[in-house]
Amino acid sequence: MAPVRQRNAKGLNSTEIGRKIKRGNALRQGTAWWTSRGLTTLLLVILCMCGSATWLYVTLDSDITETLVSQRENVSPEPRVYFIQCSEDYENYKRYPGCTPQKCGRAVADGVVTREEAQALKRLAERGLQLAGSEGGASILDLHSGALSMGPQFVNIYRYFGEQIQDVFTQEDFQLYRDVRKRIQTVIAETFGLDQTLMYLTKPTFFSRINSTIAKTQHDEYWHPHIDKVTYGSFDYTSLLYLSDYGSDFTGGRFVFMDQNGNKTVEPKAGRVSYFSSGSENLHRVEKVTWGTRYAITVSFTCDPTQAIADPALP
Ligand SMILES: O=C(O)CCC(=O)C(=O)O
Ligand SMILES: [Fe+2]
Repeated sequence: MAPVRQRNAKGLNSTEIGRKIKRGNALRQGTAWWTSRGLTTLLLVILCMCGSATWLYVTLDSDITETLVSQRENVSPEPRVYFIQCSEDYENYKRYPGCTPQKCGRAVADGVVTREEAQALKRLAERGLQLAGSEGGASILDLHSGALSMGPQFVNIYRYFGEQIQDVFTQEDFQLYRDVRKRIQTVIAETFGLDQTLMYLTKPTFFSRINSTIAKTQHDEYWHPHIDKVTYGSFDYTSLLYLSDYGSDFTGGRFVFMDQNGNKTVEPKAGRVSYFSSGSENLHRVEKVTWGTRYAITVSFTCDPTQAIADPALP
């Protein structure tokens, strides 16, 4: 007699049920495999797209970026000068013959300030900035007004630290700042054919310390393109004295002139003075610092005697 197979409610016997279970498992495994393969492919596509975008950005950016002066070069004894047409910005201001830019451009000089002087000024900046400093990567110390970054805002070092500031800065520090400022003023006057007695130091004039810490406030966002005459008003000539070396003290942090036909960079170097007319013919920015610490001083000049400030001095 043939064995009687047990049948369930739907009328399926155990062999059929087994086959169904196997088919179900196979189907589920197939779906999981497709899902994970689909995800991997999607991830690969996204990665490729990001990679291509980065490659395109870097290639295009380096294609349109020219190094005006590299860190390795030594531009001495004469400055390297690039004249360009002046913008119309100066027409909106009173003209001061012998000073208001008629020749515009940018220049770099390595023979105006020695590396030793730059190192001494860097130590001054370090001492001052270690009293406080921003938490977000960009700190300034303005010896004229006394402004020093402290967390998200600024304090006046002369008021905040009182007499104690004499333990931080010496008369020699301020003398060095004055000497260097005068030499920078002379080279700017020679380059642009000005009467240096008609140029005046103006504010703000400050030490800057930049590292790669993420910005916490707007004051830390030093990298935005800008025009000094628009940002600061009184500036007619801007100079930057670099106190540390691009490539060994820090990476990133090059100075970039943003011309219509491409970017032109100046690589900072201790003792290097980079100077330019402050109007929109010299739109510029600073690249983000990616590693290390970058020190510089912004020393700015005006032609307007009402905007003149005295050299910084100990109280
Ligand atoms: O530090 C620099 O290289 C540039 C700073 C600057 O653009 C400025 O102070 O206006
Ligand atoms: Fe600037």
